[in-house]
Amino acid sequence: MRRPSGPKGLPVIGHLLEMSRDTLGFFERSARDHGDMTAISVGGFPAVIVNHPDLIEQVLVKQNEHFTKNRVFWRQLEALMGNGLFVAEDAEWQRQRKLAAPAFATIPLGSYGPHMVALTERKLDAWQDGQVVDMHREMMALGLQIAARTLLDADVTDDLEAMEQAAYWVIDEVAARFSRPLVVPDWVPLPGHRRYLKGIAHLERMVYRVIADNRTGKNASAGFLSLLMAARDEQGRPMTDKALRDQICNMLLAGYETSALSMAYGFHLLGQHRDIQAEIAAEVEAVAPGRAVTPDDLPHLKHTERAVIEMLRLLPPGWAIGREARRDVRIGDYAIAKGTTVILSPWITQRDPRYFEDPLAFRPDRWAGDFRRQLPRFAYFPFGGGPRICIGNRFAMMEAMLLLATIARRFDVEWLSDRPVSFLPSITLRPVGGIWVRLHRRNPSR
Ligand code: HEM
Repeated sequence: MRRPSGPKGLPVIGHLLEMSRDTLGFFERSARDHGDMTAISVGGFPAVIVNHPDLIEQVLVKQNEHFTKNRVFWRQLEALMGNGLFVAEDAEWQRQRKLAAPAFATIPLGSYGPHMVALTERKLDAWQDGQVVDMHREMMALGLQIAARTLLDADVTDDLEAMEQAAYWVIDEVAARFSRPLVVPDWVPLPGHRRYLKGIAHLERMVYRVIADNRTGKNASAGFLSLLMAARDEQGRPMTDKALRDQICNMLLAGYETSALSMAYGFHLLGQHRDIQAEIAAEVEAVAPGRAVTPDDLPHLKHTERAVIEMLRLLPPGWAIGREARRDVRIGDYAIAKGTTVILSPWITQRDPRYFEDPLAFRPDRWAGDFRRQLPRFAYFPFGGGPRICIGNRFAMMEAMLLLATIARRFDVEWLSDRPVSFLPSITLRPVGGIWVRLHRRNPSR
């Protein structure tokens, strides 16, 4: 057995400074110079970056019981996440996963599709030919409406600005805590903390209102929340209001920004490959001539699907997944000490030339035939893997395909190359300064 090697760091702070200056570059150099496992130190905490599909599989699947989510980081988000599915561990996590799983089964999933398409069509009705927009902002607003409609069965159109504001406050503070080397308790009156708590209070009020409306029958809703309210655990107990609130907040944090980012990045890439957009538009027109796309059409939208898969390869919103070793453990030939933070990065592995020819090129067609089946399982893992694989992965794929198909058939999106995009790797991979595109109406008849 050997200990992983790594770049030389500074005393005490280790690689913190280098990492915070250029996180993605630091990860890329680590993989290039130290191979499949790199030892680093983040502010005195030992960590390893794992960069081989077989070793990633060891962490996420084969030896997953020896790892937890990173405790120091997630404990900081208790006011937001409570003890919901994303952060729960062990038996409590298992109980919650079982309760939530039916809401992501085929039939409920299909019922969310028409909402996704209708809300997208409504957004497109407001877009003008030749208009320049920030696709990141547009997709965040649309994503929030979709999340509210599918999770809560609530129309937030009238409250959209306040909801958006609340969600931005929350997400910004989560991102700030991700990059902050120190844990600062919520009660410290920093401006970001005040906004974060205010944002949570706003979201919480809405969730509790919808729960109360459901309970009193005043406004019985469909959607994810009502399925959770109907669910019973093995002792026949329903979820408490607090547990329901935690679950919705977990789904919102885990699902809304990641989905919106995948679309925004999709149009950043497709906006540079308008021939591929045209192919998608033609495919959609052939499969759903003159009518809205439905979830039943998705198996026939091969170009659309490959574009989404390739978008999530090159610009994965969940650019890194973190774990913490519960005990000393052996991963392949490497010894990992108890307490070590283990970082797995779809950004790095999904750009590895060992698995992807010309890895930096956006080439949806690489996924034709049985390319995916021949890949090692964890060469491509935008939704994680093993027992804690993203519970919303089918939901997210459906949303991305429906939105891409609906948008691409009505608009040809041109990315404005004079407004370059840079990426801020936080809890998600966020674009700095927006993703600016010009919209060209494609088919005046629709
Ligand atoms: C493109 C969109 C999405 C991406 C890239 C994404 C990515 C991920 C990743 C990488 C994980 C694993 C995290 C880990 O192992 O530490 C995860 C977990 C999770 N995701 Fe997603 N996700 C997306 C959309 C969604 C949606 C739409 C929902 C809900 C509606 C959702 C809910 C969750 C939940 C609850 C977990 C935790 C599951 C568990 O621990 O049992 N995600 N997601």
